[in-house]
Amino acid sequence: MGEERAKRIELQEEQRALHLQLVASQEQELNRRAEFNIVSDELENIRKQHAREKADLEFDLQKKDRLLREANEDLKDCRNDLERERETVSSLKSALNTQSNAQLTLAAENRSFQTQFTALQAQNDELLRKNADLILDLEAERREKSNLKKEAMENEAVRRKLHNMVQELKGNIRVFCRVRPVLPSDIPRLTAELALIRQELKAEIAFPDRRDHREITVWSSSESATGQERKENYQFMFDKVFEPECTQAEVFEEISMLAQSCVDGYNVCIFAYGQTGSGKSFTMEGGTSDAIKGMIPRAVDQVFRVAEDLRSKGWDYHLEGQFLEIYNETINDLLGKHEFDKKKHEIKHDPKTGSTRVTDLTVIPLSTPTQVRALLLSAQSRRSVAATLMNERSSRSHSVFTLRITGSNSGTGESCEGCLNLVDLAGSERINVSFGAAGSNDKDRLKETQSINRSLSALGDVIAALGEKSERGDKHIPYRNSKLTYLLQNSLSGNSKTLMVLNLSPLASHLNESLTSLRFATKVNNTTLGTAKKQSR
Ligand SMILES: Nc1ncnc2c1ncn2[C@@H]1O[C@H](COP(=O)(O)OP(=O)(O)OP(=O)(O)O)[C@@H](O)[C@H]1O
Repeated sequence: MGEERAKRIELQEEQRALHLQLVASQEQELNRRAEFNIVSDELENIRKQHAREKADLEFDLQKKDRLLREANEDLKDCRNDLERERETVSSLKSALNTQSNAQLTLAAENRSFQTQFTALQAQNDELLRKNADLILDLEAERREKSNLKKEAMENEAVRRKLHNMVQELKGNIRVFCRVRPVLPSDIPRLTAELALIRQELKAEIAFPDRRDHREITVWSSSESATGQERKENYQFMFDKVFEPECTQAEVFEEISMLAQSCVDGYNVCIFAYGQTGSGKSFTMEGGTSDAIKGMIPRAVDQVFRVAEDLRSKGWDYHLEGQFLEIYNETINDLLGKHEFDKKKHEIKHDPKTGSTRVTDLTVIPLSTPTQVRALLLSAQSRRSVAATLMNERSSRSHSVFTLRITGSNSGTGESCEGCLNLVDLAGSERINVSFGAAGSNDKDRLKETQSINRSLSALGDVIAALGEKSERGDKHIPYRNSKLTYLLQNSLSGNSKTLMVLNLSPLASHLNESLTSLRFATKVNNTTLGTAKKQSR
Protein backbone atom coordinates (compact mmCIF):
# COMPACT_ATOMS: atom_id res chain seq x y z
CA MET A 1 0.00 0.00 0.00
CA GLY A 2 2.59 2.41 0.78
CA GLU A 3 4.06 1.48 -2.41
CA GLU A 4 0.81 1.96 -4.09
CA ARG A 5 0.35 5.15 -2.41
CA ALA A 6 3.78 6.12 -3.20
CA LYS A 7 3.04 4.97 -6.69
CA ARG A 8 -0.17 6.83 -6.68
CA ILE A 9 1.44 9.81 -5.26
CA GLU A 10 4.15 9.36 -7.86
CA LEU A 11 1.46 8.95 -10.44
CA GLN A 12 -0.36 11.91 -9.13
CA GLU A 13 2.88 13.78 -9.23
CA GLU A 14 3.40 12.56 -12.68
CA GLN A 15 -0.21 13.51 -13.56
CA ARG A 16 0.32 16.96 -12.06
CA ALA A 17 3.53 17.26 -13.90
CA LEU A 18 1.82 16.04 -16.98
CA HIS A 19 -1.02 18.40 -16.34
CA LEU A 20 1.45 21.19 -15.89
CA GLN A 21 3.12 20.00 -18.99
CA LEU A 22 -0.28 19.95 -20.70
CA VAL A 23 -1.08 23.44 -19.46
CA ALA A 24 2.32 24.57 -20.56
CA SER A 25 1.81 22.80 -23.88
CA GLN A 26 -1.60 24.40 -24.17
CA GLU A 27 -0.06 27.77 -23.40
CA GLN A 28 2.63 27.02 -25.87
CA GLU A 29 -0.04 25.93 -28.29
CA LEU A 30 -1.90 29.19 -27.72
CA ASN A 31 1.28 31.11 -28.04
CA ARG A 32 2.13 29.20 -31.18
CA ARG A 33 -1.35 29.77 -32.49
CA ALA A 34 -1.06 33.48 -31.72
CA GLU A 35 2.32 33.43 -33.35
CA PHE A 36 0.83 31.50 -36.22
CA ASN A 37 -1.88 34.10 -36.60
CA ILE A 38 0.68 36.84 -36.52
CA VAL A 39 2.79 34.98 -39.04
CA SER A 40 -0.34 34.31 -41.14
CA ASP A 41 -1.20 38.00 -41.03
CA GLU A 42 2.33 38.84 -41.88
CA LEU A 43 2.23 36.27 -44.63
CA GLU A 44 -1.00 37.75 -45.90
CA ASN A 45 0.54 41.20 -45.77
CA ILE A 46 3.62 39.89 -47.51
CA ARG A 47 1.40 38.23 -50.11
CA LYS A 48 -0.51 41.45 -50.64
CA GLN A 49 2.67 43.43 -50.82
CA HIS A 50 4.05 40.84 -53.13
CA ALA A 51 0.96 41.13 -55.32
CA ARG A 52 1.30 44.92 -55.27
CA GLU A 53 4.97 44.74 -56.01
CA LYS A 54 4.26 42.23 -58.73
CA ALA A 55 1.65 44.57 -60.24
CA ASP A 56 4.10 47.45 -59.93
CA LEU A 57 6.80 45.36 -61.49
CA GLU A 58 4.49 44.30 -64.31
CA PHE A 59 3.56 47.96 -64.86
CA ASP A 60 7.22 48.86 -64.78
CA LEU A 61 7.90 46.05 -67.16
CA GLN A 62 5.25 47.27 -69.57
CA LYS A 63 6.59 50.80 -69.28
CA LYS A 64 10.08 49.57 -69.91
CA ASP A 65 8.81 47.50 -72.82
CA ARG A 66 7.30 50.66 -74.30
CA LEU A 67 10.44 52.58 -73.60
CA LEU A 68 12.41 49.80 -75.18
CA ARG A 69 10.22 49.89 -78.25
CA GLU A 70 10.56 53.64 -78.42
CA ALA A 71 14.28 53.35 -77.87
CA ASN A 72 14.35 50.83 -80.71
CA GLU A 73 12.43 53.22 -82.95
CA ASP A 74 14.78 56.03 -81.98
CA LEU A 75 17.67 53.75 -82.61
CA LYS A 76 16.29 52.96 -86.04
CA ASP A 77 15.83 56.67 -86.76
CA CYS A 78 19.29 57.33 -85.45
CA ARG A 79 20.65 54.63 -87.71
CA ASN A 80 18.85 56.18 -90.67
CA ASP A 81 20.12 59.60 -89.66
CA LEU A 82 23.53 58.16 -89.24
CA GLU A 83 23.30 56.62 -92.71
CA ARG A 84 22.26 59.91 -94.16
CA GLU A 85 24.93 61.74 -92.24
CA ARG A 86 27.42 59.25 -93.56
CA GLU A 87 26.25 59.92 -97.09
CA THR A 88 26.40 63.68 -96.44
CA VAL A 89 29.82 63.31 -94.94
CA SER A 90 30.89 61.32 -97.95
CA SER A 91 29.51 63.90 -100.38
CA LEU A 92 30.98 66.67 -98.22
CA LYS A 93 34.26 64.87 -98.34
CA SER A 94 34.13 64.77 -102.11
CA ALA A 95 33.02 68.42 -102.19
CA LEU A 96 35.81 69.19 -99.78
CA ASN A 97 38.17 67.49 -102.15
CA THR A 98 36.90 69.56 -105.05
CA GLN A 99 36.97 72.66 -102.88
CA SER A 100 40.44 72.03 -101.74
CA ASN A 101 41.47 71.57 -105.37
CA ALA A 102 39.64 74.78 -106.20
CA GLN A 103 41.26 76.39 -103.21
CA LEU A 104 44.61 75.39 -104.54
CA THR A 105 43.73 76.91 -107.90
CA LEU A 106 42.34 79.98 -106.15
CA ALA A 107 45.40 80.27 -104.02
CA ALA A 108 47.46 80.21 -107.20
CA GLU A 109 45.15 82.76 -108.79
CA ASN A 110 45.16 84.77 -105.61
CA ARG A 111 48.92 84.92 -105.73
CA SER A 112 48.80 86.09 -109.32
CA PHE A 113 46.05 88.60 -108.42
CA GLN A 114 48.13 89.76 -105.54
CA THR A 115 50.90 90.49 -107.98
CA GLN A 116 48.47 92.23 -110.31
CA PHE A 117 46.95 94.06 -107.36
CA THR A 118 50.34 95.36 -106.34
CA ALA A 119 50.89 96.53 -109.91
CA LEU A 120 47.41 98.07 -110.01
CA GLN A 121 47.96 99.68 -106.65
CA ALA A 122 50.99 101.33 -108.11
CA GLN A 123 48.97 102.41 -111.15
CA ASN A 124 46.16 103.60 -108.87
CA ASP A 125 48.58 105.67 -106.86
CA GLU A 126 49.78 107.14 -110.12
CA LEU A 127 46.18 107.77 -111.25
CA LEU A 128 45.30 109.34 -107.90
CA ARG A 129 48.20 111.66 -108.34
CA LYS A 130 47.04 112.46 -111.88
CA ASN A 131 43.44 112.81 -110.63
CA ALA A 132 44.51 115.31 -108.05
CA ASP A 133 46.25 117.23 -110.84
CA LEU A 134 43.10 116.92 -113.00
CA ILE A 135 40.90 118.20 -110.16
CA LEU A 136 43.13 121.20 -109.93
CA ASP A 137 42.96 121.62 -113.73
CA LEU A 138 39.17 121.15 -113.60
CA GLU A 139 38.84 123.79 -110.93
CA ALA A 140 40.86 126.12 -113.11
CA GLU A 141 38.71 125.17 -116.16
CA ARG A 142 35.54 125.74 -114.14
CA ARG A 143 36.71 129.17 -113.17
CA GLU A 144 37.61 129.82 -116.79
CA LYS A 145 34.24 128.44 -117.97
CA SER A 146 32.36 130.65 -115.57
CA ASN A 147 34.39 133.63 -116.81
CA LEU A 148 33.74 132.56 -120.40
CA LYS A 149 30.01 132.18 -119.65
CA LYS A 150 29.96 135.68 -118.26
CA GLU A 151 31.88 136.84 -121.30
CA ALA A 152 29.50 134.89 -123.60
CA MET A 153 26.52 136.65 -122.04
CA GLU A 154 28.16 140.00 -122.60
CA ASN A 155 29.15 138.92 -126.13
CA GLU A 156 25.58 137.77 -126.73
CA ALA A 157 24.35 141.31 -126.13
CA VAL A 158 27.05 142.60 -128.51
CA ARG A 159 26.15 139.91 -131.06
CA ARG A 160 22.50 141.00 -130.92
CA LYS A 161 23.50 144.58 -131.59
CA LEU A 162 25.82 143.60 -134.44
CA HIS A 163 23.28 141.20 -135.92
CA ASN A 164 20.72 143.98 -135.94
CA MET A 165 23.22 146.37 -137.49
CA VAL A 166 23.99 143.83 -140.24
CA GLN A 167 20.29 143.37 -140.87
CA GLU A 168 19.83 147.14 -140.99
CA LEU A 169 22.72 147.50 -143.43
CA LYS A 170 21.08 144.89 -145.62
CA GLY A 171 17.95 147.00 -145.39
CA ASN A 172 15.02 146.63 -143.05
CA ILE A 173 12.82 146.16 -146.09
CA ARG A 174 14.20 143.64 -148.54
CA VAL A 175 12.80 142.13 -151.70
CA PHE A 176 13.73 138.78 -153.18
CA CYS A 177 12.53 137.57 -156.56
CA ARG A 178 12.03 133.87 -157.27
CA VAL A 179 11.15 132.39 -160.67
CA ARG A 180 9.57 128.96 -160.51
CA PRO A 181 10.49 126.23 -163.03
CA VAL A 182 8.21 125.22 -165.93
CA LEU A 183 6.09 122.37 -164.61
CA PRO A 184 4.80 119.33 -166.52
CA SER A 185 1.31 120.62 -165.75
CA ASP A 186 2.13 123.86 -167.65
CA ILE A 187 2.54 121.91 -170.92
CA PRO A 188 -0.67 121.03 -172.76
CA ARG A 189 -1.25 117.31 -173.11
CA LEU A 190 -1.15 115.34 -176.41
CA THR A 191 1.83 117.29 -177.67
CA ALA A 192 4.32 115.54 -179.93
CA GLU A 193 6.99 118.21 -179.89
CA LEU A 194 7.21 118.78 -176.19
CA ALA A 195 10.63 120.43 -176.21
CA LEU A 196 9.57 122.99 -178.81
CA ILE A 197 6.35 123.72 -176.98
CA ARG A 198 8.24 124.05 -173.72
CA GLN A 199 10.50 126.61 -175.40
CA GLU A 200 7.53 128.55 -176.81
CA LEU A 201 5.78 128.43 -173.46
CA LYS A 202 8.72 129.90 -171.65
CA ALA A 203 8.99 133.65 -171.29
CA GLU A 204 12.34 135.16 -172.17
CA ILE A 205 13.92 135.74 -168.79
CA ALA A 206 17.64 136.18 -168.09
CA PHE A 207 19.73 136.45 -164.94
CA PRO A 208 22.72 138.62 -165.96
CA ASP A 209 24.29 139.10 -162.51
CA ARG A 210 26.25 135.84 -162.15
CA ARG A 211 28.14 137.05 -159.09
CA ASP A 212 25.60 138.47 -156.65
CA HIS A 213 22.42 137.18 -158.26
CA ARG A 214 20.57 140.45 -157.91
CA GLU A 215 19.34 141.17 -161.46
CA ILE A 216 16.60 139.85 -163.69
CA THR A 217 15.86 140.85 -167.29
CA VAL A 218 12.54 140.15 -168.99
CA TRP A 219 11.87 140.50 -172.71
CA SER A 220 8.45 141.23 -174.11
CA SER A 221 7.75 141.07 -177.80
CA SER A 222 5.05 142.97 -179.65
CA GLU A 223 4.24 143.67 -183.22
CA SER A 224 5.19 147.07 -184.66
CA ALA A 225 2.89 149.05 -186.94
CA THR A 226 4.78 147.63 -189.88
CA GLY A 227 4.07 144.08 -188.66
CA GLN A 228 7.60 143.48 -187.49
CA GLU A 229 8.36 141.85 -184.16
CA ARG A 230 9.56 144.41 -181.66
CA LYS A 231 11.40 143.24 -178.57
CA GLU A 232 11.70 145.30 -175.45
CA ASN A 233 13.70 144.36 -172.43
CA TYR A 234 13.06 145.32 -168.83
CA GLN A 235 15.73 145.14 -166.17
CA PHE A 236 15.02 144.85 -162.48
CA MET A 237 17.26 144.69 -159.47
CA PHE A 238 16.44 143.16 -156.12
CA ASP A 239 18.26 142.12 -152.96
CA LYS A 240 18.42 138.61 -154.35
CA VAL A 241 17.12 136.88 -157.46
CA PHE A 242 16.53 133.10 -157.35
CA GLU A 243 16.57 131.21 -160.63
CA PRO A 244 14.16 128.31 -161.30
CA GLU A 245 16.78 125.75 -160.28
CA CYS A 246 17.26 127.30 -156.83
CA THR A 247 16.28 125.02 -153.98
CA GLN A 248 14.17 125.82 -150.93
CA ALA A 249 17.33 125.50 -148.79
CA GLU A 250 19.11 128.14 -150.91
CA VAL A 251 16.20 130.55 -150.54
CA PHE A 252 16.02 129.93 -146.80
CA GLU A 253 19.75 130.56 -146.38
CA GLU A 254 19.05 134.20 -147.24
CA ILE A 255 16.12 134.32 -144.82
CA SER A 256 17.50 132.40 -141.84
CA MET A 257 19.09 135.49 -140.28
CA LEU A 258 15.61 137.04 -139.99
CA ALA A 259 14.50 134.08 -137.87
CA GLN A 260 17.48 134.84 -135.58
CA SER A 261 16.29 138.48 -135.39
CA CYS A 262 12.86 137.58 -134.06
CA VAL A 263 14.43 135.44 -131.31
CA ASP A 264 16.46 138.57 -130.48
CA GLY A 265 13.18 140.45 -129.95
CA TYR A 266 12.53 142.03 -133.35
CA ASN A 267 9.35 141.85 -135.38
CA VAL A 268 9.76 140.17 -138.74
CA CYS A 269 7.32 139.98 -141.67
CA ILE A 270 7.93 137.74 -144.63
CA PHE A 271 5.49 138.11 -147.53
CA ALA A 272 5.08 135.89 -150.57
CA TYR A 273 3.73 138.02 -153.43
CA GLY A 274 2.81 136.96 -156.95
CA GLN A 275 0.05 135.84 -159.25
CA THR A 276 -1.87 132.63 -158.69
CA GLY A 277 0.25 129.59 -159.48
CA SER A 278 3.55 131.50 -159.33
CA GLY A 279 4.84 129.45 -156.37
CA LYS A 280 3.87 131.47 -153.25
CA SER A 281 2.53 128.51 -151.29
CA PHE A 282 5.43 126.36 -152.50
CA THR A 283 7.86 128.97 -151.20
CA MET A 284 6.09 129.55 -147.89
CA GLU A 285 4.76 126.12 -146.98
CA GLY A 286 6.44 123.81 -149.52
CA GLY A 287 6.08 120.05 -149.56
CA THR A 288 6.19 117.46 -146.83
CA SER A 289 9.67 116.08 -147.57
CA ASP A 290 12.70 117.74 -145.97
CA ALA A 291 14.16 118.82 -149.34
CA ILE A 292 11.12 120.83 -150.40
CA LYS A 293 9.76 122.05 -147.09
CA GLY A 294 9.05 125.76 -147.28
CA MET A 295 10.07 128.91 -145.45
CA ILE A 296 7.47 128.59 -142.64
CA PRO A 297 8.64 125.18 -141.34
CA ARG A 298 12.29 126.11 -141.91
CA ALA A 299 11.92 129.42 -140.04
CA VAL A 300 10.10 127.66 -137.21
CA ASP A 301 12.86 125.01 -136.97
CA GLN A 302 15.45 127.79 -136.96
CA VAL A 303 13.64 129.74 -134.23
CA PHE A 304 13.48 126.62 -132.03
CA ARG A 305 17.16 125.86 -132.75
CA VAL A 306 18.32 129.39 -131.91
CA ALA A 307 16.12 129.48 -128.77
CA GLU A 308 17.67 126.17 -127.67
CA ASP A 309 21.22 127.43 -128.35
CA LEU A 310 20.55 130.59 -126.35
CA ARG A 311 19.37 128.51 -123.39
CA SER A 312 23.05 127.96 -122.49
CA LYS A 313 23.43 131.75 -122.34
CA GLY A 314 20.68 132.06 -119.74
CA TRP A 315 17.71 132.64 -122.10
CA ASP A 316 14.39 130.94 -121.59
CA TYR A 317 11.80 131.26 -124.38
CA HIS A 318 8.06 130.85 -124.59
CA LEU A 319 6.57 130.41 -128.06
CA GLU A 320 2.98 130.62 -129.26
CA GLY A 321 1.41 130.48 -132.69
CA GLN A 322 -1.71 131.66 -134.50
CA PHE A 323 -2.81 131.18 -138.10
CA LEU A 324 -5.48 133.28 -139.78
CA GLU A 325 -6.73 134.09 -143.22
CA ILE A 326 -8.08 137.39 -144.51
CA TYR A 327 -10.75 136.85 -147.12
CA ASN A 328 -12.76 139.79 -148.46
CA GLU A 329 -11.47 141.92 -145.55
CA THR A 330 -12.80 139.40 -143.00
CA ILE A 331 -10.57 137.49 -140.59
CA ASN A 332 -11.02 133.71 -140.30
CA ASP A 333 -9.32 131.59 -137.66
CA LEU A 334 -7.47 128.73 -139.36
CA LEU A 335 -6.82 126.95 -136.06
CA GLY A 336 -10.36 127.19 -134.66
CA LYS A 337 -12.23 124.08 -133.55
CA HIS A 338 -14.99 124.42 -136.15
CA GLU A 339 -14.50 124.06 -139.87
CA PHE A 340 -16.24 127.35 -140.60
CA ASP A 341 -15.36 130.21 -138.38
CA LYS A 342 -18.47 132.28 -137.74
CA LYS A 343 -16.89 134.52 -135.12
CA LYS A 344 -16.25 138.17 -135.87
CA HIS A 345 -12.60 138.83 -135.12
CA GLU A 346 -11.28 142.28 -134.36
CA ILE A 347 -7.71 143.58 -134.36
CA LYS A 348 -6.59 145.19 -131.09
CA HIS A 349 -3.29 147.04 -130.69
CA ASP A 350 -1.86 147.73 -127.27
CA PRO A 351 0.00 151.05 -127.60
CA LYS A 352 1.80 150.47 -124.28
CA THR A 353 3.38 147.11 -125.13
CA GLY A 354 3.26 147.50 -128.92
CA SER A 355 1.63 144.08 -129.19
CA THR A 356 -1.29 143.09 -131.38
CA ARG A 357 -4.09 140.66 -130.53
CA VAL A 358 -6.99 139.42 -132.61
CA THR A 359 -10.13 138.84 -130.56
CA ASP A 360 -11.41 135.26 -130.21
CA LEU A 361 -8.52 133.87 -132.22
CA THR A 362 -6.99 130.50 -131.29
CA VAL A 363 -3.47 130.97 -129.93
CA ILE A 364 -1.55 127.77 -129.32
CA PRO A 365 1.50 127.48 -127.01
CA LEU A 366 4.26 125.74 -128.96
CA SER A 367 7.02 123.59 -127.54
CA THR A 368 8.34 121.61 -130.54
CA PRO A 369 8.73 122.22 -134.29
CA THR A 370 6.78 118.99 -134.92
CA GLN A 371 3.84 120.49 -133.10
CA VAL A 372 4.03 123.51 -135.44
CA ARG A 373 4.12 121.26 -138.50
CA ALA A 374 1.00 119.41 -137.30
CA LEU A 375 -0.68 122.75 -136.73
CA LEU A 376 0.24 123.97 -140.25
CA LEU A 377 -1.08 120.75 -141.79
CA SER A 378 -4.40 121.11 -140.00
CA ALA A 379 -4.66 124.74 -141.15
CA GLN A 380 -3.75 123.71 -144.70
CA SER A 381 -6.41 120.99 -144.83
CA ARG A 382 -8.92 123.51 -143.46
CA ARG A 383 -8.01 125.95 -146.20
CA SER A 384 -8.31 123.27 -148.87
CA VAL A 385 -11.80 122.33 -147.61
CA ALA A 386 -12.75 125.99 -147.89
CA ALA A 387 -11.00 126.16 -151.27
CA THR A 388 -13.01 123.35 -152.86
CA LEU A 389 -16.20 124.77 -151.47
CA MET A 390 -15.51 128.39 -152.34
CA ASN A 391 -13.65 128.60 -155.65
CA GLU A 392 -9.99 128.27 -154.83
CA ARG A 393 -10.40 130.56 -151.90
CA SER A 394 -6.83 129.88 -150.79
CA SER A 395 -5.56 131.80 -153.85
CA ARG A 396 -8.04 134.56 -153.15
CA SER A 397 -7.18 135.12 -149.50
CA HIS A 398 -4.13 136.19 -147.52
CA SER A 399 -2.91 133.72 -144.94
CA VAL A 400 -0.89 135.00 -141.96
CA PHE A 401 1.02 132.61 -139.70
CA THR A 402 2.33 134.37 -136.59
CA LEU A 403 4.91 132.93 -134.20
CA ARG A 404 5.22 135.05 -131.05
CA ILE A 405 8.45 134.57 -129.09
CA THR A 406 8.86 135.85 -125.53
CA GLY A 407 12.24 135.45 -123.85
CA SER A 408 13.77 136.25 -120.50
CA ASN A 409 17.32 135.94 -119.24
CA SER A 410 17.65 135.07 -115.56
CA GLY A 411 21.38 135.82 -115.69
CA THR A 412 21.21 139.35 -117.08
CA GLY A 413 17.62 140.23 -116.13
CA GLU A 414 16.87 141.11 -119.80
CA SER A 415 13.62 140.20 -121.54
CA CYS A 416 12.41 140.47 -125.13
CA GLU A 417 9.39 139.84 -127.30
CA GLY A 418 9.62 139.17 -131.02
CA CYS A 419 7.15 138.21 -133.66
CA LEU A 420 7.59 136.27 -136.87
CA ASN A 421 4.80 136.84 -139.41
CA LEU A 422 4.82 134.64 -142.49
CA VAL A 423 2.30 135.88 -145.01
CA ASP A 424 1.12 134.01 -148.12
CA LEU A 425 -0.59 136.80 -150.06
CA ALA A 426 -3.58 136.32 -152.34
CA GLY A 427 -2.91 136.00 -156.07
CA SER A 428 -1.96 139.41 -157.45
CA GLU A 429 -3.43 138.99 -160.98
CA ARG A 430 -5.57 141.75 -162.39
CA ILE A 431 -9.24 141.19 -162.96
CA ASN A 432 -9.20 141.28 -166.79
CA VAL A 433 -6.56 138.60 -166.93
CA SER A 434 -8.06 136.17 -164.49
CA PHE A 435 -11.74 136.63 -164.93
CA GLY A 436 -12.23 138.13 -168.35
CA ALA A 437 -15.08 135.83 -169.26
CA ALA A 438 -18.51 136.27 -167.76
CA GLY A 439 -19.57 133.72 -165.15
CA SER A 440 -22.37 133.05 -162.71
CA ASN A 441 -20.34 134.23 -159.73
CA ASP A 442 -18.72 137.16 -161.48
CA LYS A 443 -20.00 139.56 -158.83
CA ASP A 444 -18.40 137.59 -156.03
CA ARG A 445 -15.17 137.33 -157.99
CA LEU A 446 -15.22 141.04 -158.70
CA LYS A 447 -15.65 141.74 -154.99
CA GLU A 448 -12.85 139.31 -154.14
CA THR A 449 -10.51 140.82 -156.70
CA GLN A 450 -11.26 144.40 -155.71
CA SER A 451 -10.63 143.49 -152.10
CA ILE A 452 -7.32 141.76 -152.99
CA ASN A 453 -6.19 144.64 -155.20
CA ARG A 454 -7.08 147.15 -152.49
CA SER A 455 -5.21 145.27 -149.79
CA LEU A 456 -2.16 144.60 -151.97
CA SER A 457 -1.92 148.22 -153.01
CA ALA A 458 -2.46 149.23 -149.35
CA LEU A 459 0.48 146.99 -148.47
CA GLY A 460 2.60 148.61 -151.19
CA ASP A 461 1.60 152.07 -149.94
CA VAL A 462 2.43 151.22 -146.33
CA ILE A 463 5.83 149.81 -147.22
CA ALA A 464 6.55 152.78 -149.50
CA ALA A 465 5.49 155.22 -146.74
CA LEU A 466 7.68 153.38 -144.23
CA GLY A 467 10.63 153.74 -146.60
CA GLU A 468 9.97 157.45 -147.02
CA LYS A 469 9.58 157.85 -143.27
CA SER A 470 12.95 156.28 -142.59
CA GLU A 471 14.51 158.68 -145.10
CA ARG A 472 12.65 161.84 -144.23
CA GLY A 473 11.53 161.39 -140.68
CA ASP A 474 7.92 161.63 -139.55
CA LYS A 475 5.27 160.59 -142.05
CA HIS A 476 1.73 159.30 -141.87
CA ILE A 477 1.57 155.58 -142.59
CA PRO A 478 -1.82 154.45 -143.97
CA TYR A 479 -2.05 151.18 -141.96
CA ARG A 480 -5.83 151.44 -141.63
CA ASN A 481 -6.44 151.14 -145.40
CA SER A 482 -6.65 147.32 -145.22
CA LYS A 483 -7.13 144.60 -142.63
CA LEU A 484 -3.75 143.11 -143.57
CA THR A 485 -1.73 146.29 -143.01
CA TYR A 486 -3.70 147.13 -139.87
CA LEU A 487 -3.06 143.62 -138.51
CA LEU A 488 0.66 143.87 -139.25
CA GLN A 489 1.01 147.51 -138.12
CA ASN A 490 3.27 146.71 -135.17
CA SER A 491 5.27 144.20 -137.16
CA LEU A 492 5.91 146.61 -140.04
CA SER A 493 6.69 149.76 -138.07
CA GLY A 494 9.60 150.74 -135.86
CA ASN A 495 12.61 148.50 -135.76
CA SER A 496 10.98 145.64 -137.59
CA LYS A 497 12.29 143.79 -140.59
CA THR A 498 10.29 143.08 -143.73
CA LEU A 499 11.03 140.72 -146.57
CA MET A 500 8.94 140.36 -149.67
CA VAL A 501 9.50 137.31 -151.85
CA LEU A 502 8.19 138.05 -155.32
CA ASN A 503 7.20 134.82 -157.01
CA LEU A 504 7.19 134.78 -160.81
CA SER A 505 5.76 132.35 -163.31
CA PRO A 506 8.23 131.47 -166.08
CA LEU A 507 5.45 131.23 -168.69
CA ALA A 508 5.21 133.53 -171.69
CA SER A 509 1.44 133.73 -171.23
CA HIS A 510 2.00 135.21 -167.76
CA LEU A 511 4.57 137.75 -168.89
CA ASN A 512 2.31 140.80 -168.51
CA GLU A 513 1.34 139.74 -164.98
CA SER A 514 5.01 139.09 -164.21
CA LEU A 515 5.91 142.62 -165.41
CA THR A 516 3.19 144.14 -163.20
CA SER A 517 4.47 142.12 -160.24
CA LEU A 518 8.07 143.13 -160.95
CA ARG A 519 7.05 146.82 -161.04
CA PHE A 520 5.15 146.49 -157.75
CA ALA A 521 8.11 144.76 -156.12
CA THR A 522 10.47 147.41 -157.48
CA LYS A 523 8.31 150.09 -155.83
CA VAL A 524 8.66 148.21 -152.56
CA ASN A 525 12.34 147.60 -153.09
CA ASN A 526 13.09 151.24 -153.90
CA THR A 527 11.96 152.20 -150.42
CA THR A 528 14.86 150.25 -149.04
CA LEU A 529 17.48 152.12 -151.03
CA GLY A 530 18.05 154.55 -148.18
CA THR A 531 19.45 151.81 -146.05
CA ALA A 532 20.59 149.50 -148.82
CA LYS A 533 22.88 152.25 -150.08
CA LYS A 534 24.97 151.79 -146.96
CA GLN A 535 26.30 148.58 -148.47
CA SER A 536 29.77 149.16 -149.88
CA ARG A 537 31.11 146.76 -152.41
N1 LIG B 1 10.34 126.40 -157.10
C1 LIG B 1 9.47 125.43 -157.45
N2 LIG B 1 9.92 124.19 -157.76
C2 LIG B 1 9.05 123.21 -158.10
N3 LIG B 1 7.71 123.37 -158.17
C3 LIG B 1 7.21 124.58 -157.85
C4 LIG B 1 8.05 125.67 -157.48
N4 LIG B 1 7.28 126.74 -157.24
C5 LIG B 1 6.00 126.35 -157.44
N5 LIG B 1 5.96 125.06 -157.80
C6 LIG B 1 4.75 124.29 -158.14
O1 LIG B 1 3.92 125.15 -158.90
C7 LIG B 1 2.55 124.95 -158.57
C8 LIG B 1 1.92 126.28 -158.17
O2 LIG B 1 2.59 126.75 -157.04
P1 LIG B 1 1.83 127.32 -155.77
O3 LIG B 1 0.59 126.57 -155.47
O4 LIG B 1 2.83 127.46 -154.71
O5 LIG B 1 1.42 128.72 -156.34
P2 LIG B 1 0.69 129.89 -155.56
O6 LIG B 1 1.27 131.14 -156.07
O7 LIG B 1 0.73 129.67 -154.11
O8 LIG B 1 -0.78 129.70 -156.05
P3 LIG B 1 -2.12 130.05 -155.25
O9 LIG B 1 -2.22 131.53 -155.21
O10 LIG B 1 -3.16 129.38 -156.08
O11 LIG B 1 -1.99 129.45 -153.89
C9 LIG B 1 2.50 123.94 -157.50
O12 LIG B 1 2.26 122.66 -158.08
C10 LIG B 1 3.91 123.97 -156.93
O13 LIG B 1 4.27 122.70 -156.41
